[in-house]
Amino acid sequence: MAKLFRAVIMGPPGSGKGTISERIAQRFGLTHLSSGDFVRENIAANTDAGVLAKTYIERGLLVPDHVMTRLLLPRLEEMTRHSWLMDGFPRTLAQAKALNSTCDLDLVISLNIPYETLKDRLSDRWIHPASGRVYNMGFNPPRVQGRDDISGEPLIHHDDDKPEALVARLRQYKDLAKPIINLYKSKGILHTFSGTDTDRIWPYINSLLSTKIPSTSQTDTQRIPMP
Ligand SMILES: Nc1nc2c(ncn2[C@H]2C[C@H](O)[C@@H](COP(=O)(O)OP(=O)(O)OP(=O)(O)O)O2)c(=O)[nH]1
Ligand SMILES: Nc1ncnc2c1ncn2[C@@H]1O[C@H](COP(=O)(O)OP(=O)(O)O)[C@@H](O)[C@H]1O
Repeated sequence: MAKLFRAVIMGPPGSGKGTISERIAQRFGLTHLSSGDFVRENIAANTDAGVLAKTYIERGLLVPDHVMTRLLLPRLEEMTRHSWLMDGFPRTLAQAKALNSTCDLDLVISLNIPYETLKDRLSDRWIHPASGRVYNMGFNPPRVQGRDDISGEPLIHHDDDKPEALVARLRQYKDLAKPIINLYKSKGILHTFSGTDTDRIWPYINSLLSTKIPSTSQTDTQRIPMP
């Protein structure tokens, strides 16, 4: 069996983690794991961790570390046969340390995007709450305005994405991410990408991953047969 590949993607709100993760998942056949999706699944299923998590999310707070680790780490331990890319976790140094003791990460992608760009993107972000599908009126608009492409259901705009809330979210991200980034830097697995456009960052991420992910994990269609 090909060696498994484990990666984390980090970045402030709106930096394009979800968008880039989907591209990576499609191109390299990794499973895209999103901590937000795990939390939402647990809330929907009314698990103990979900009930607890909900009380924090409703107040716009991060879910405490012990709840997040209890929710996520067993799921990661089950993924013994899959290569994965985690988006949204770890968010704190304690979470990073807990993740460390569960698995060896191969690579961490950190997105470094200017504040003005984040503000513009998020003020234009629309979400389909049931699936988590994300649209941006300029970048990837829905086919029908205000409606999800697949279900046709209405899209919503998060209060969290308004500029006043964004400043606080960015400050919190910076404070919490700094020690995590330093940890991954010291392990030699951190790769930082800076820029204002996902489409311009993507080729660099694509070529980095092409050198790191064993070719057997990639889909066969990418191998061009010799004439
Ligand atoms: N105009 C523009 N919009 C972009 C670009 N890349 C992504 N977007 C859009 C898609 C979304 O509406 C919004 C934020 O992207 P994502 O939801 O992928 O970001 P991320 O997952 O980091 O945000 P989150 O942590 O969930 O708040 O920006 C870009 O290069 N240009
Ligand atoms: N690693 C984490 N640590 C703490 N809370 C988390 C974590 N991941 C997700 N959450 C909680 O779930 C919510 C939704 O997560 P996510 O989809 O990443 O959304 P957002 O981009 O709005 O932060 C977060 O606002 C937070 O309350």
